[in-house]
Amino acid sequence: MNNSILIKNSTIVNEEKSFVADVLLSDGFIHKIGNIDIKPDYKAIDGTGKHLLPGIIDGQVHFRDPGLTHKGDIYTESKAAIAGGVTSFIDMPNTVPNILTVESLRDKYNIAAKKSLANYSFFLGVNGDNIDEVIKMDTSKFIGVSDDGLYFTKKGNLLADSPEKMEKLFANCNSIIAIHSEKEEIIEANEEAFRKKYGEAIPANLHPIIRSAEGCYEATKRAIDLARKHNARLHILHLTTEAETHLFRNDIPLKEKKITTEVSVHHLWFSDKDYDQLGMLIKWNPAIKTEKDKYGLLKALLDDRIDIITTDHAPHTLQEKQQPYFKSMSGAPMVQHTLNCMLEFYKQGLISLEKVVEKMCHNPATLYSIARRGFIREGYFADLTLVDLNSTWTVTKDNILYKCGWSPLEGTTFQTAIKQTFVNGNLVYDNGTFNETAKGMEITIKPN
Ligand SMILES: O=C1C[C@@H](C(=O)O)NC(=O)N1
Repeated sequence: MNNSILIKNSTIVNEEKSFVADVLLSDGFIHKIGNIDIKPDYKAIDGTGKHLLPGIIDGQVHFRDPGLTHKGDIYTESKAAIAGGVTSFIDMPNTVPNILTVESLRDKYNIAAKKSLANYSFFLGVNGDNIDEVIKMDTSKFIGVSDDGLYFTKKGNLLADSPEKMEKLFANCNSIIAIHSEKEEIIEANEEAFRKKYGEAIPANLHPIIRSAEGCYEATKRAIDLARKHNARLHILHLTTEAETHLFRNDIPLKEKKITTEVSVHHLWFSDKDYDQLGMLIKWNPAIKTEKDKYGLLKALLDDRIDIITTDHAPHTLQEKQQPYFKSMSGAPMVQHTLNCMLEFYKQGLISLEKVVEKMCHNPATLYSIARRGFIREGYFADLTLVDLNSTWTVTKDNILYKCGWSPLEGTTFQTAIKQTFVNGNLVYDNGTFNETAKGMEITIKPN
């Protein structure tokens, strides 16, 4: 058998269990899990003392390709993803051009086929201008439609500015509708009030007061009410408040949920206490909120009101970030460090390894109906990451792989390290070095 890699003796974390076994990867797939003898034509990797997880499926990234490639591009950011154990990503439509048509979506797939080291899929963008076209399409073959980062009027998001159009979308769309949920009217009123007081020099720690918890709650409640009314398939992106978590159910299996949600790791990692030190570097939309929100989100993740963890990787240059409040761009790069953050929570006793794998690997595959990925199962694609839970890793300028060259986590020492990442059976990341010969694949969706 050619192209075979045998990972010996690692602890496999998969489907609520952790157990020591060997895994044989052949021709892109997981061929066998069990007690497997080394053969001369296998490349053997000693996994003793390490943990083998399914590759992370990141349901929300902004890799900036095409059109914003001074911030990041599909090659640089997919490489950073793989060093962080992420083997598949779903990218948002707020590139230039915005991805609002099937043609632009196809162009993006073509770019990824040439440049991506990880597996990929893309949301079709939906804004106030293309709802009529979107509802005529057979979007059941798309991973989903999303308004994230798109602006339908000069200011304001689709949800806030056009409830009628939103209703039309919910009544007619046959795919997952992934919504950025903040109520723009509330934000604008807050912005005006604070502008009067501070001019342009609004301190970063007022960001969660401006993009308030109330603005999030009202928008999320409105979206859920609309989805219930029309039996639509709604996914609320990057939840940030404890109050919103109570709007979601945990009494039915994920497969049966019509309304799902996620948390992005920065909303679990940072809180409003961090604005004093990090300022605009942690300015995100929706905003990092209070300690109470942070722990409320963790609790909801553990009790299954929150279904998946995403990175919302949103790189901007340092120069674009270090501006006065209104000019400073929202978002920051996270994809290389998200698994480390979650493993750190595990080391602190806040979450089990099995739960990390459920929320970062199994559930994204289930939620987006991704075929043969997200689990360590024979016959599935060999997307895997081998981590060392007894090693340290410090985020430094030298080891940050983002094109923008910075991270809000710079200087952080994690008590775990990501050692190797396999994509479609290829060892692509190996202790700091890359094998770039094989490209990632388009993620396929399971037929209904
Ligand atoms: O929804 C978004 C978009 C993202 C970006 O920079 O594209 N940045 C954010 O902070 N939130």
